Amino acid sequence: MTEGGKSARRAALDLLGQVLGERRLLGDVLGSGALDALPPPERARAQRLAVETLRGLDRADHLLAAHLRRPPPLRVRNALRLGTVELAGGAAAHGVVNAYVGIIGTDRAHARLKGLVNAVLRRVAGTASAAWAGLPVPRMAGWLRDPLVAAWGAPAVAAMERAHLAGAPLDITLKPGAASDDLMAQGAHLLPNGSLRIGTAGQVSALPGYESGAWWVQDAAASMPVRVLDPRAGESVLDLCAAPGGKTLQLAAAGAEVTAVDISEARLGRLRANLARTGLRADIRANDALAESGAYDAVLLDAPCSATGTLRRHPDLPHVRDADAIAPLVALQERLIDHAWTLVRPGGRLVFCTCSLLSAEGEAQLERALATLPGAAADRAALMRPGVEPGWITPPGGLRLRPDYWPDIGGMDGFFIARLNRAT
Ligand SMILES: C[S@@+](CC[C@H](N)C(=O)[O-])C[C@H]1O[C@@H](n2cnc3c(N)ncnc32)[C@H](O)[C@@H]1O
Repeated sequence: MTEGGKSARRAALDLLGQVLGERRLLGDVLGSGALDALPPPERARAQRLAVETLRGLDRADHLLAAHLRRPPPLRVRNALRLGTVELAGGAAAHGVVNAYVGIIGTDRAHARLKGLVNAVLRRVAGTASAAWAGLPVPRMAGWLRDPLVAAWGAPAVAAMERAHLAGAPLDITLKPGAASDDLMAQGAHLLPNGSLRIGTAGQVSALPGYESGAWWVQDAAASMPVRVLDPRAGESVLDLCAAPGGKTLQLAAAGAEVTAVDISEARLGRLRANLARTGLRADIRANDALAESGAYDAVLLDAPCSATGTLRRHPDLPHVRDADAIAPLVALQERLIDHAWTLVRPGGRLVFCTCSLLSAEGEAQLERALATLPGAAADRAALMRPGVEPGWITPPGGLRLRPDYWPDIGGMDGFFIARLNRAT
């Protein structure tokens, strides 16, 4: 094992401690620079190890339970979980065992437990990869599962859980006119909605076209709100809740005059970096969307939400968030939708979206908006974009996307999208 491999594993262990011990979102931990000291390939490896372990946590705990009389301290338990997931994925046993024994052995608070790590991982090594596939698919937490079963039924929710376990490929939105040959040569393929998909994870910034800004990372489902908004060159478009900016880039690439607003200056830094890399432009404002004024041809509101549609790529979420977070988010979304509507000029349009699986943050918001916003009409035709199945469009005129859709080509994130046209 290389020194680099050791540092990636140690960093992955630290990440798990932050998520499972401190209840911090992985994105926040990474955003605060937790891996900045590592070279990019090790950073990517540490992140991948942590994400795969969180995704397989129930299964790892199931395998480990047979070898543990009582749960060890969290850091040791997390080292065992990481080791188990690596072993289940086919990593060489001696390398995995030595690495985690070494990490715990040099950890002053837990060094006395290195023998336990050695013994347990050696036993797990004999069975992990054969047993893994036969273990049950992890279920979502009850607070999330129950409303989803009520909305779509148990078989659909089981299919979503299979999609969560499978994880997410890397999706890319290509800048109009940019060549994709180099990406195709690396195994990318075109999705029905126009996004590109690459199956293999790795260091994103090492892929061809990244440096020159030919594309940006964006799940296929996350690219759909702007496709539904259908921006035209020269139109004024207000992008509310814009950072880190995947949708801003799409709007700007279409030639719209984009004003991008977000309340978080830190997240806007990422939006600025994305614009600079891709050579696109937008006016950026750090502001509360509720304090915005003006009249725009189109408004995009990608509202803060539970992000439960992104569990494939963010398996840390259920360990950090719970049902208590939902009601305040729903209330904020209502205020944001109502205010966004005042910023649409007569004859203009609002696209509202959330990356949530919960109908309280999607279907119910559309029903409320149609009942309360003056002059609002749902535009069903605008939802029928390439790649969209007619059955995904809800009776009042919203687009429901789910992780179990496109099952044969790697799924998509969960999203709810609605377009409201304003009477002239
Ligand atoms: C779902 S993310 C947006 C993702 C973004 N549209 C994209 O495509 O990359 C939600 C964003 O809303 C921002 N936000 C939350 N409350 C806000 C508010 N009151 N006004 C403006 N932005 C807000 C958060 O900082 C966060 O960046």
